[in-house]
Amino acid sequence: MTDVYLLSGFLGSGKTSLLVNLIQHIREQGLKPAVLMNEFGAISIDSDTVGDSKDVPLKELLNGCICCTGSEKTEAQLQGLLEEYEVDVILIETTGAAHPVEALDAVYSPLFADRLDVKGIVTVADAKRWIERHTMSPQIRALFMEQIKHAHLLVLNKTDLLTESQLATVSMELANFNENAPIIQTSNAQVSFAYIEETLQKLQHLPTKPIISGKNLPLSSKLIVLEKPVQKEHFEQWVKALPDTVYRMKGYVPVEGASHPFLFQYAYGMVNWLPEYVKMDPSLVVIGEGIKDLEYVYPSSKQS
Ligand SMILES: Nc1nc2c(ncn2[C@@H]2O[C@H](COP(=O)(O)OP(=O)(O)OP(=O)(O)O)[C@@H](O)[C@H]2O)c(=O)[nH]1
Repeated sequence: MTDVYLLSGFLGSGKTSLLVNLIQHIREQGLKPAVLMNEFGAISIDSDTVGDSKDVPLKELLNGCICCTGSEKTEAQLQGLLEEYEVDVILIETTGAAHPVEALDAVYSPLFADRLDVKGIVTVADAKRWIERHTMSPQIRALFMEQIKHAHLLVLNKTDLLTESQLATVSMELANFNENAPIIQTSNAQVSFAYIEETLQKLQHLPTKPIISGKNLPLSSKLIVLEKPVQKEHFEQWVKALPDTVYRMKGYVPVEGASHPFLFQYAYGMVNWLPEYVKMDPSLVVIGEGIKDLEYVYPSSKQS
């Protein structure tokens, strides 16, 4: 299993600074890190920046968009990393404009279920921006807050720009806003990988799929196995009736009359079916909050 850490946080909050620190620490532990990033092509991180001799495998996460094409490509990049390199830890730096759920999307692909061990979302929160969040437009502020809300661990960065009393206030407000995430105060995102590893480990309750099962974590994921073909219309009605807290669904759904399961996508209220030419195992990954008991119930069969 390859460990995966998602680095989230608003534009300019200090994600890259954190990434560079973590790469160095991971190497010092004798482990091989790789990076998936939003904004850059498949280039190696400059070894000067990383502070070591060897380059780190780096792939492009083409966009933070939840649309099918984007996440398909993300899956391909992840697969590429796993196949081309020997990797112990993958750090995914999401774009500052991405919702962390979108980034989780590709990682929770059924393709990687037995290969990736998702450790959690580390969000870098810009302390100064938090104080000034009221100056942001409502939409952008909402994104900034979402990134903080969905964190499993909060790195409260740029503390050097705050007075002590401001820092105390911000820490308290963040702790109230995301009650589950431990907070570490940093300057230049100076936090050790060991700290992050241990802290997230403590939040895990089951040996596999920590986010999926961690009862204190805001986001969870669930795998639904569809044992027999569904009626498309009935299935879509079920999808429409789901609570807003189901953010994302994706997987292979067998449909009555079709020879192979369809690739099924659901995001922000929209569904998308794509025919598959290979017979994939019928399973559906659901990401959301409070979805533990979510099940698809087939219509009761009519008596003849
Ligand atoms: N004063 C101060 N500046 C910081 C701190 N951490 C990072 N910076 C600066 O903030 C800027 C953005 O840092 P990055 O690490 O590139 O942030 P990022 O989140 O990766 O930025 P994007 O990729 O644009 O989203 C850089 O100029 C950093 O030097 C900090 O703790 N204090």
